[in-house]
Amino acid sequence: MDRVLNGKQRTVIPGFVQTHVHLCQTLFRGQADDLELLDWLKLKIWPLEAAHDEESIYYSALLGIGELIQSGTTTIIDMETVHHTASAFQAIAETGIRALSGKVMMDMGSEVPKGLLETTEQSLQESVDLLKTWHQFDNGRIQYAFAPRFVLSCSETLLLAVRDLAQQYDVKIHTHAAENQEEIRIVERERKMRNVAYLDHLGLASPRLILAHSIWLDENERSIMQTRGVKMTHCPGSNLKLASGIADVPSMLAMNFHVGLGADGAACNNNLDMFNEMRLAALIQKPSYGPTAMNAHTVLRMATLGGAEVAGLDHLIGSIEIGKKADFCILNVEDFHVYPSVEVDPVARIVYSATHANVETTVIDGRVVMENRRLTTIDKQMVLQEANRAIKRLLARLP
Ligand SMILES: Nc1nc2[nH]cnc2c(=O)[nH]1
Repeated sequence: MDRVLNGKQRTVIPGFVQTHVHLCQTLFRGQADDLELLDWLKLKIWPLEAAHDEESIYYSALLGIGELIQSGTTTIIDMETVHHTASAFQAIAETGIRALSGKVMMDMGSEVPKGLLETTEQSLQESVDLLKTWHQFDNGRIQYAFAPRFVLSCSETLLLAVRDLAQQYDVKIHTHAAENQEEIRIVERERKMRNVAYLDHLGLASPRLILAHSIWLDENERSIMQTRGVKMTHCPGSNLKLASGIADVPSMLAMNFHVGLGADGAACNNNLDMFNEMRLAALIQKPSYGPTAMNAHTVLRMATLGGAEVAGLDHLIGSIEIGKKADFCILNVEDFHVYPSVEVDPVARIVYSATHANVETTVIDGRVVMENRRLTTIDKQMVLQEANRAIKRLLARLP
């Protein structure tokens, strides 16, 4: 049945598309602050991921999706951990969020805890099993994406198989690359090539490849990404918090890259709020490129249609148009922090002044998932309570 939502004195925008999120890490919010990437992974994130169980993954996902819907995100490209990914898909299915997701793949790494290390065969088999169950679920709202974690945790055999399987099933490959200087030094030492050059050497660089972070690229790697049509996800909040660096997004946009925005995980951000990411994406480039670089219109496009292009869904989402899916948010911008409203660019108002608190109603695939700030598919009090119980259990399991 058709529904009419009242948009009087409201601003309607396309739902945000976050192109890099880890729902499995939402429970780790506040457990891994003030570390650089490799220490953050080895000391905190991998042991916590190894401690996860089916139920904790489910509540981690619900906690993350609740925050995402409340702050206007309607689509995510998500990377789970090694085990229990079906629980995350279950949460995605129940809550109504649009998602490309996949289990993380890790078949090597001397410092990876035993519970996370898998054989190449297990990693591929489990990924394909999940793909067969979840890809195109609910009329395509859910899609599978292969998720080799990063070169340091993936054998060449695994990466080559992922290349072929992604082609066979026509799905995306979502991975981290060139995020941290120590990471790229180790990749170069072990694989004799720079990070993105190596992925290209293996034949992975293509329009189906989505690279999160891509901070430390040389000219050759940028040119590889441009000529192969590789997609990029900018994660300004995470890149600053992990002290990874600042991606040269203005140059990438000038080279016509498809660039999306993502909060990454709550363990390194520590929020999943696209308003934070938009504001940071704009502000961090200005000291180097001047005040007009990354203006509000460029950033809002990146947060919506740009993300849809990265996900390969720009024919369906990312803008409000006849023929596209009903994925949008209604913003109430009648508040102190966004006033006055006279002769103010409405886009600048959203990017520079608005916050998650301005999102009043969120609709995904025509389904109202939040109305007047009330979530319709998630029991908030129950999820908050279960999230605390779950992280307590995981912390008690740490070595
Ligand atoms: N930000 C981030 N970078 C990574 N590189 C490898 N794994 C991860 C992860 O979980 N988060």
